[in-house]
Order: sequence, then structure tokens, then C-alpha cells
Amino acid sequence: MAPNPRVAKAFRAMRDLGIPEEKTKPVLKKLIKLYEKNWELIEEENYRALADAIFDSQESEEVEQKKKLDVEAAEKKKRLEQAECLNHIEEETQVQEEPERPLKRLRLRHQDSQPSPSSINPSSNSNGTLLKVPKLEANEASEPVSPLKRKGKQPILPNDMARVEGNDVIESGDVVVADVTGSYSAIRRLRDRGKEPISPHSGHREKRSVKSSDVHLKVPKIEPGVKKNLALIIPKDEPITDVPLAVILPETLTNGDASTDNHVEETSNETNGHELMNIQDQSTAKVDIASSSSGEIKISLSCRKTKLSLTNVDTLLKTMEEKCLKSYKVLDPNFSVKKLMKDMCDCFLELGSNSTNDPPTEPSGTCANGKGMPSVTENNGDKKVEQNGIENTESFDDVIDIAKGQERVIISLVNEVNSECPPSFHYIPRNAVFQSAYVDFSLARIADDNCCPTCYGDCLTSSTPCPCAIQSGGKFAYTTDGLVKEELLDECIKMNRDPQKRVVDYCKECPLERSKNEEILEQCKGHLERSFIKECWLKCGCNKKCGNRVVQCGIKYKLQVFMTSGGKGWGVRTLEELPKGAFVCEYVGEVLTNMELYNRVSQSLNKDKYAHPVLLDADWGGETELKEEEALCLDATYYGNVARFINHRCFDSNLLEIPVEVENPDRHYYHLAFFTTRKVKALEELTRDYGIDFDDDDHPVKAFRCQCGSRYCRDIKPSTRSGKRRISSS
Ligand SMILES: C[S@@+](CC[C@H](N)C(=O)[O-])C[C@H]1O[C@@H](n2cnc3c(N)ncnc32)[C@H](O)[C@@H]1O
Repeated sequence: MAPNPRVAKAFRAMRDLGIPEEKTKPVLKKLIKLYEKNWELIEEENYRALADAIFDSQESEEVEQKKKLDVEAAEKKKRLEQAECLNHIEEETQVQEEPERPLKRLRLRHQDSQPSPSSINPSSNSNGTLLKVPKLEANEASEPVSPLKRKGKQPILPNDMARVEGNDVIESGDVVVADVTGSYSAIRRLRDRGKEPISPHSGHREKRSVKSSDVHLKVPKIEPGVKKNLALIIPKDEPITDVPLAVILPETLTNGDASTDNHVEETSNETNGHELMNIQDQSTAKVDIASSSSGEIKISLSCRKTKLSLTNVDTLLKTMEEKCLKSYKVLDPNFSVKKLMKDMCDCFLELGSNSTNDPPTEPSGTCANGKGMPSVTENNGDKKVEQNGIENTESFDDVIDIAKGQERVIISLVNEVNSECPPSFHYIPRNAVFQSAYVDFSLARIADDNCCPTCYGDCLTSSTPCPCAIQSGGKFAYTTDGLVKEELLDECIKMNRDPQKRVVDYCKECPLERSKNEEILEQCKGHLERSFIKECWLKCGCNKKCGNRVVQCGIKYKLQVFMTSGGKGWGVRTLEELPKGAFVCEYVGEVLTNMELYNRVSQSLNKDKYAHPVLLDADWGGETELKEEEALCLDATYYGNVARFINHRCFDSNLLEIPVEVENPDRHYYHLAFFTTRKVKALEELTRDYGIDFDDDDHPVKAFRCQCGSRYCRDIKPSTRSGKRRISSS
């Protein structure tokens, strides 16, 4: 059969690139199959696809080859190590009487072997260098790790706080889409846990509380009910540093539950040397050998149901000392077991008190920076703390500040419900541009009629409102107390809640529809128009304390992130009473282009994760309409502020979002600020209406089952309806 001229041509083209026919052939075959004989695709750009495929296959061959070599090398190394290890053991059994042999090898010997007299070095420390108990990292303590194993091992941060997987509802750190009126549409969960930033308190959460007693876990685990004689028998294959702790089972470590502890009996004796010896009864004998100076830690020996008599502790200690000197080659003639035990007690105590992990108060866990989760209901007193010139009314020692000092106030975190830790994210107090989002803050763009350069002092006190008030109908939006004026607030509330009051704009290619990722792009469902607030800024002549600067001054009320008890996860509450119209916080996140958001959403969708993006572009249908992919969004999944924890409440939420223009006059970018819709009592949860339409079955995103508790809840359905709930786009 005559060769296919296209095949021949392909071979020729590859030959020109220096690729021999035998390399081209198998790849070309695969490509023809892959492209279903569509030669145009193969021939495109001078056989680029073919060349790429050949290079790729070469690369993967090389990788395979390398892997193979690596495996062979590893096996070889292992074999060598095993052989070396065998040699060592042989060597040790032959030369076990050598005094200078390192301790770890000597320990392989049988305890009862008869050693030659020790070669004693009087200059070594009193404990014998090799008997020094290494300092334990609290979080290393959960497994018996030999010092050799531990060498080079990095301490594990206790706070790996990725959220628990397993439900498909939208969780904190979600991104929120808002239409122009601020009625939000939860779109998709963007959370891609694999991509979460690793903060000091990030990663996968370990739900464990590290207590000082964790040190106890260094001991080999003893199952309750298993009776073992825990007298100072050193496991021969364990390093000596681990040994004496094996008998430490103080009440604190077992929660005082003696039933789980088959070795320790109560004793009221002084915790001091051999006076401590106390024989409880015929069937149980207990000796307290040493204790820390204040008596919190004790090392005891006990024999249960045995006829053994522990009448002479001195003899016991002496015997043990001799054993140590002989068998373990302890070099100090003054070595004393009692002192060793006492040092151990002190060590134990020191480790316990040095631990940064405060003993958690039930039901708290250990989170974030390794601190136990405080379960504080009230503001922690009125202690005033200054940090970076910011006055806080809570102690930094007592409180986890999720804002890490970046806000004017502490944003505390408490969990009184369970031991769950908050999700990992970077706290940022202000929006940050992710990548290609275009946010122009240049002063040149601010025209004179968009600022008040001739003002001075506080604009609010001026008899005639300055240009900054024009946007809100020639009146300033704020009262002199820094609250949104009631009139404006009520109008915004009505526009949000009352469909009759809504003014709707339609855009050509709706980013919200586009983000649904459906084959056919649906028409825009409309975006509500809403009132903006414009604040004075850099080009204005007024001072920084001007009353028309509220949102830009940041959070001023004490807020707290807390674990809700109603199944909504974390929420935000106020620690002080808030008046109506008070600025609480803004929605802070990464500023993304709509395209970037779209990409994130697609990736997340593949992983079945969802988020609520906030779509910022307000220029719907206007003359300067931006390209749909240039529209800006806010995503608080990875970077955000306290607002990412605010839960949803249908209709009558106590927060309302109002767009606030500060730096940018064109409404392409603005701040989404939350103000109270009414007076809010201290400790009340703060909520906002995400604008979710729980009946929108066409929406590709599954919403959560609403637990808002509002009597206007939109998610109350007959039980026959499926749990398939959706989120609307407006
Ligand atoms: C922006 S986050 C709010 C913080 C979140 N509760 C957390 O634990 O991180 C939104 C998520 O909170 C939960 N949520 C918010 N409001 C809720 C409500 N009314 N009912 C049930 N879950 C809610 C949902 O899981 C939702 O996806």
C-alpha cells in the first residue's frame, strides 16, 4: 500500500526538527486516533501538535526512567542500611564491655548482663549527659517519639484550621454576589481548600486541645484494665530519656479517674524522697519517689495485688543507681535516681507551664495561634489595652483577635458550642487587588465637583453642603454622630425589601448569568438601582475627623466572631449596643475581575465547592459600560475581614449594605458597607440578607438550608419538596 502522503509529510517535518521517524511514528499514531483523523489539526502551525506530543512523550519517558532509577537507588540504600545495622548489632554484642561505647548501643544489651567496672568521668554533669530529658514540644507529645526520631522534625503547628468537609452548603469565607441594590446572590462556593493560604493558623484543623498533661502521652500507652507492672523497667529498645515518665500517671492526667489508672493510688504523704513511701493496703503498695518542688508533679511506684514488699526505698534507689552506673554507663559517680526523678518532675512542670496552649475551658478546642478557644460570653471586662496607639478594651492575653491588631478594635473569637476552629483565611482590613482587576485611585480622576478642596474642618458643620453631598441629593448621608440619616436609611431599607420601590437596570451580558456557566447565556434578570453614599477623601480640604468620613475610618464597634448554636456555623455579634444607622463593617475581600472570578468558580465547581462573590460594578447599562469581564467582584474566601462570618437572615436582617464611594468616582469600584437597620442589643447576632431565592431551582448552586429563624424566612417549604435549593441572581 502506498504510504499516506500526509504521514510522509509529517515524518519529513519532524525530521527537519531532528526527530527520527521511529520516535514520530508511535506518537503520530496516537494523535491520529485522538484527533479522529482530523489531519488539519495535526498539520496546523507546521505540525506543532505533533512536535509537542513527541516532546511530551519524551519528557514523560524521562520522568519514568528517573523514577525507576530513584526506586532502585532507594532500594539499594535500604539494603546497605540493613546490612550496616546488622553489623552494628554484631559489633555491640562482641564489644559490650567497652566503657566508651555510646549509651544508645549499650542499651541494646540485656539489662542483666554483667558489665565491667565503668570508666567514670568526674567532669560530666550530675545527671549524666545522656540521661537528660529532652524538652518536649507540646504538640509532639502525643506520640512516643524517640529523640533520634525527633531530630530534625519540625514542630507541628496545632492549628490546622481547614473547615470540616462533608457538606455542600455554603460556609464562611464565601464570596457574595450583590446586584446593584445589594441584594445578594450566593453564587458558588469558591473554596478550594487545597489552595487555601497557609497562615500561622492554617491548614487542616486538628481538633485537639493541647494540655500540659499532653506530656504524659510520651509514655507508652496503657490500655485501661490491662495490668502491667510499671516499675522502672526500661524497655530495652527505647531511649532512656523516655523511661521514667512511664510511671507518671498523676490524677491530672487521668482526670482523677482512678478506674482508668490501674497503677496510681491516692496518697496523702509528703511528696519528698523516701518519706513518701506509702503502702496502702495488703494488695496495693505505692511509693512516691520524687516530686516537683511544689508537689504538683509526683513520680510514684505502685504494685497492685502483689506480695512484693516495698519497704525500703533507699535500697530500691541504690539498686537502681548501681544499675544505671553499670548497665547504662552513667558517668557521674554522684548520680542519683532520686535526683533524676525530681529533675523529671520539674521538667514536666516546666513544660506544662511553658506551654502556650492554655488549658481549654470545655467545650473549647485549640485553635488559630495555638491558643485554646476562649469561651467568653461577655466582653472581657473593661481592661484597656493599647496596641499601636489603638485603644482596645480587652486584654490581648485573654482574647483571640482575628484581626491581629489590624482594626481599631479587637475582633474577638469565641466558641461556646463546640471545639470547632474557624476556617483558615488571611485577615485583611481593606480590599486588596488580586491580579488583573483594574482599580484606579489616581487623584487626577477626581474632578473638582467630586471633592471639596475648599472645605476645612468638618464638612457636616458647614451651612451649605459641599460637592461631596451632591450624590446623596445635596444632603450629607451621615449625622454628626456618624450614623446614616434615618431618612436615607429607611429609603434604602424599603428599596431592598419592597419590590414596589425597586428600580431595575438590565445589562447586556449579565455577569451573574454568565457565572452560572450554562451553555446558553440567559438574559439579565435585572439589577436594582440603589443609593450611594459619597465620602470626603484625599482631595478634600476637610480634616480627617470630618463627619463625612465614616466607612474609611474602619470598624469602631466591638464585634465578636462566635459559634452559633442554630446550625449556621460561625456568626458575628456585637459586644455593645448599636444605634440604628451605625456603620458596622464593610465586606472586604480580594478584588477580582469578573473573568478571574469566573475561573475560580469553574475550578471550584469541579471540586463541588461554592462561594458568594460580591459583584461590585455598578455601571449597569450605563454609557461607560465596562466589558462584562472587567466588572469587579469581591471574594473573601482566602482574604477577607470579619464580614465573611456574617450570616444570612431572610428579609428582616439587622444589617443592610449600602455602596459607599470613597476613592473612586466612577462607581466601578466602591465599598460595600453594612449599617444597622435598627437598634441592636449587645450580644445580638448581626445578620444580612444575602438575597437568596431558595426557590430558584435553575440556579446551579445549592444553597444552604436556611436557619435564620425569621418569620419571613423564604426557605420554609413543604417537606415533600426536595432539598434542592437554589440561589437567585438578584
Ligand atoms: C458568609 S458565610 C457566613 C459564616 C459561616 N456561618 C461560617 O461558619 O463561616 C455563609 C455560610 O454560612 C452559613 N449560613 C449563613 N446564614 C445561614 C442561615 N441563615 N442558615 C443556615 N446557614 C447559614 C451557610 O453555610 C453559608 O454558606
